[in-house]
Amino acid sequence: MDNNNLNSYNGGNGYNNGQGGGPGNGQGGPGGGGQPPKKQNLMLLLVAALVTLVCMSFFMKMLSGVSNQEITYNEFLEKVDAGEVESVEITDEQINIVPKSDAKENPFMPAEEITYYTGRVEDATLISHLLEKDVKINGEIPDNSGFLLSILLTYVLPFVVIIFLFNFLMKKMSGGGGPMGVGKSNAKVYVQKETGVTFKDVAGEDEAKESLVEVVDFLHNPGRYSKIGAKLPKGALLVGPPGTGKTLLAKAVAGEAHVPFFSLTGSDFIELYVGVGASRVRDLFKEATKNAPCIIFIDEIDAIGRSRDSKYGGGNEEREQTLNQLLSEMDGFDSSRGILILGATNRPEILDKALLRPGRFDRQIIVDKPDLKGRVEILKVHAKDVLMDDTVDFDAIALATSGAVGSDLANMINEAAINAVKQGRDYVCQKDLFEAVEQVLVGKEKKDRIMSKEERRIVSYHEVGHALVSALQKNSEPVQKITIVPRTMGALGYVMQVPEEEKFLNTKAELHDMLVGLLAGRAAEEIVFDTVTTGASNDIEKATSIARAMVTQYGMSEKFGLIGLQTVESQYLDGRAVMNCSDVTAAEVDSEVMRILKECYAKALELLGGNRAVMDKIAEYLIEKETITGKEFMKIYRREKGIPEPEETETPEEARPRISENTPSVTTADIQKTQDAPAQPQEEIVPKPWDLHFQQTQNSAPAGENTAGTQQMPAGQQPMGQTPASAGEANAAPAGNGSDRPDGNDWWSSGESGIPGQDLNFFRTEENGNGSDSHQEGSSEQAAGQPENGTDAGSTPDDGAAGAGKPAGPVGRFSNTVLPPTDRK
Ligand SMILES: Nc1ncnc2c1ncn2[C@@H]1O[C@H](COP(=O)(O)OP(=O)(O)OP(=O)(O)O)[C@@H](O)[C@H]1O
Ligand SMILES: [Zn+2]
Repeated sequence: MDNNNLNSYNGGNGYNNGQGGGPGNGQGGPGGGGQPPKKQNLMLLLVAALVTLVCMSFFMKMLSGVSNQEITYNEFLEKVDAGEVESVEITDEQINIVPKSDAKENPFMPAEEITYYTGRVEDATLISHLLEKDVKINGEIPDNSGFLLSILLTYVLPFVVIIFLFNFLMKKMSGGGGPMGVGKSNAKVYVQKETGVTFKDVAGEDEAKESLVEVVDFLHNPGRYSKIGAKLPKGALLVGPPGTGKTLLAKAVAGEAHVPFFSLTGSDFIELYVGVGASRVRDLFKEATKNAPCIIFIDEIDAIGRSRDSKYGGGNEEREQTLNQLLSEMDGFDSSRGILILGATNRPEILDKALLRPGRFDRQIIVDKPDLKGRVEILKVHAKDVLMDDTVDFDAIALATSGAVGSDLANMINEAAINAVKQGRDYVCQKDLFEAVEQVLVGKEKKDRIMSKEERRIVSYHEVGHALVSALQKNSEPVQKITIVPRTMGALGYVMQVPEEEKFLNTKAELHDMLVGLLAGRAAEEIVFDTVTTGASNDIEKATSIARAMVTQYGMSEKFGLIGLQTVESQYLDGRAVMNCSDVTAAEVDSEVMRILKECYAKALELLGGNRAVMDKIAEYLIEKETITGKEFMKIYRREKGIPEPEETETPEEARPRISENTPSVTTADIQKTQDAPAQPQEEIVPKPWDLHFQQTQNSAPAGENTAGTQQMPAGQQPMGQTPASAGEANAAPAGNGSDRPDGNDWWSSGESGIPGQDLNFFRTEENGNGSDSHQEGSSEQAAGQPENGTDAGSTPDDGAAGAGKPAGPVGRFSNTVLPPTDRK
């Protein structure tokens, strides 16, 4: 997960990695050692051929059995004269001579039999001469069978062997059939008669499932649709961030429809040879037609479906051919036979437009990150086979993991189970789950790292700075945990904040407070130690990206107004944003971002400066305990500020229903709920919601969702733009808060908190105003926002409660929300 709400004291970049962390590139280029497998295979082939030839010639020699030496005609006559010749064979061209053998010398080791031959010359007296010397003479009887055999052995056999070997190797290389194995589809390998996965195995993602249910019906009764004249959809494209269950959904469709499932990845098509991909596509469709009705699933379809436009790295001939083939096959096949093509991708924006037009992938199904309710469901699905005790509360976990996708959650459950086993327990408890969440977010505890006393003090003040500022501001999320135990992922300490509710929108005031919170760590260092350290690098990075997004994407800067200066590319992957303005404007954006950051830092300094005593107390406590809960933190905070402890009056039931109520889509009803939610509880029983929340961790979350739904409107921007600055500032005043909020209630209704009231109104207006437009923004923000929120483990719900008591109510939210680039998947 990329998102977290943690304000981590970033030891990684700072203390430890500072040195020696050179760029460190250079080595390790791709393909350092070893040859590519295909080259190796060719080499192997050559060697095999050579060995065969050598063997053959040796074999031939063995066949002939004797060594044969050439001699001159004179030598031949001399041998005859000397009586050394046993017999001769006279052929057309030559005379073969067999000498008399003296085998008696060594009966056990017969000497090698040597024969001779010589050219035949015109010599009329030869025969009589030979007869005279008693040499046996043989004439030549042409032996065709031997000749044929020798031709076979010498020329044909090696070729047969070579061709056989070649074929065998090619088959190995491509893993398919076909004349040379090249071009045969690999799909067969992946075909599954029954996937065994059903929609029940896919949690959350209700909208995606809904669209796919129709598809299943097409597969079940293709006839019904074609009878009435309806054309069946040929394909659907599943689009979404990694790990949200696209593959799982495709399998579920096949499983529900009880049809064979051909699955392969885009890159399976691409081979070394041009044209192979195309022939594989052809083959795949042929195979699928035979097996219809069936589903063809092409995962990571961007590997072949990439736009032919060179902007996205088009221009690869093989890929283009493959794509063209796919396009024409999709045009060509008869959908009434019940073949459905499902594609999955994280990068729909780079796909070729031709692929997306109706008649090919006519439907795009968005499989987005799950919302709170979705996460709870996913956790339940994966917990089915895990033994859990009564303490387990999935709502709390889901609330703390906003931004997490299905695969993250599955992983967390598994980690928790492993944790439980490690500790010798038979059941997984809530603590295991929270630990797993933290493990995924910030790594494991690094107990063996020993920090000096001074460093611990610095880290401690840094983290308390974050937490305190969030408590002093109205728009921050409650602190759940503060720790100065280093983690393996580089943090020397962090503050965890769990939102009370899932957020899909952030107001300008919230972003402002978030920035102040992020910079408060550094501010605390400066105030207390009169110097600064490298530990704030991560905070600064996050703050900068939020501030930049405010200026360039959210239209939250008065200087620039509502102009979009950045566009987000690949929103489902890293959410990278690219500036699309002139250099001059970019420079101005930089200075505006700087101005915002400076202002927020000044605010942080002011807030902490006015609460030095509180900060000292909490930091001291933290140094002693190393990890403190939000509850403990708020207790000290209230004590020091003279704020009475809120009463604990909660009915978990109240909070819980909310969760189930949540609906993903934004409706007027939702909006109203949202409005109501904050208003009701807070005014009447202010502490309730928060406390509940904290105690149970779970409850409060649901409410949030509603709000979120409502919030989706980007509209927030408008009002924010006007009020934000002032609101934020107003909030900032710590002193005011303290006094004003003796009881948590006030802040909601009071002008101080002002924001709540404003927000509601503003949401309403917004929704009315531009529901549709906002949607997009909402979603993008959401993406960003979720991650951050996700951090908190929610172990100490009380803090949240404290939030209520506090001036600003919800405490800090440092990193959460809108972090544009990194947070989004
Ligand atoms: N909605 C979900 N419900 C239940 N489990 C899920 C869900 N989403 C993901 N998972 C879990 O995560 C695993 C990975 O999901 P899957 O392979 O379907 O992701 P994907 O969206 O195809 O990712 P990629 O884009 O990286 O291919 C699944 O095997 C499943 O265990
Ligand atoms: Zn920090």
